[in-house]
Amino acid sequence: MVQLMNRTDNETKATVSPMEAPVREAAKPVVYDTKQLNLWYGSHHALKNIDLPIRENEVTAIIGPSGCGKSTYIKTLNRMVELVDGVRTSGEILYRGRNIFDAKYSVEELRTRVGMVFQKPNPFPKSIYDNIAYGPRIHGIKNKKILDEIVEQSLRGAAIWDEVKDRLNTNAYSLSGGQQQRICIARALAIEPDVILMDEPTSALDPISTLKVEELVQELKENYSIIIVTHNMQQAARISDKTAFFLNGEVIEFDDTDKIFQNPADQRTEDYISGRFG
Ligand SMILES: Nc1ncnc2c1ncn2[C@@H]1O[C@H](COP(=O)(O)OP(=O)(O)OP(=O)(O)O)[C@@H](O)[C@H]1O
Repeated sequence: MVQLMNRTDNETKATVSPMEAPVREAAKPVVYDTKQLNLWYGSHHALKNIDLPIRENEVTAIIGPSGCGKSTYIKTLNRMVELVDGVRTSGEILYRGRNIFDAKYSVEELRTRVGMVFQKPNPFPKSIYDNIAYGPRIHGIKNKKILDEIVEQSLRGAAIWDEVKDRLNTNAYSLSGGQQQRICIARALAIEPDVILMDEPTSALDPISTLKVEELVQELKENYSIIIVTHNMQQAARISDKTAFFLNGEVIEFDDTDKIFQNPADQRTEDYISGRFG
């Protein structure tokens, strides 16, 4: 990525006079820095030498054909992938400068900083209120007034408060799929995360619910860093700041989303985004 961007900078310098040079926004701080990450499921080499700096308050989209390692990558960021037997990794993932694979790094601590939203909405079979209060309660918050505030703030943050405020005690299963997914986003917000990982969060939703979640993602990046796996290239182009194109476990290209979709550097990226494979 850095190399790609530097090359673009150098080319810009060579061809554009200082008066015409575009004003570039200063790069935001890096939240997650992946360095030479490899991952094997048994003998299957699923992630290969991944280098990826993820920046604060940006939406980073991970795109690529089925089986290229997108889900594996985001499940590695919160160490969920370790739940699979026979997984082995090499390399580093620095979260806020600390290697998450260090023996001393607490997975529990990591997961309080990094929330996750899955492909299929997966609320607990509990009331809307209890879904949201679940995480804070686990972290020892018992005070009803504080829990009420967290529940309201989280539901507001996930743009669903107005739809559910009069039925907080009904079962979350009674909601539509799109509403359930926003409840799951609210549940992730309730633990006050720093980063939100989203694994195809709209693939099970209708177009209107998809639009709501996309708008929400745009709002959430003001306060959170978001990494989203998506099969939907229009979605990646609409909502992300950066895009990483994965193929066969490698990052083929990582750059500003506009650059990836308008002028990709690699022929394979161009072939994928123009629908020639995958
Ligand atoms: N639990 C597992 N055990 C063994 N191999 C796995 C496991 N999970 C994934 N893989 C393999 O690792 C590779 C990457 O899978 P992954 O699910 O990360 O891909 P993906 O890009 O997210 O795919 P999709 O878009 O279809 O969800 C695939 O070849 C897959 O078969």
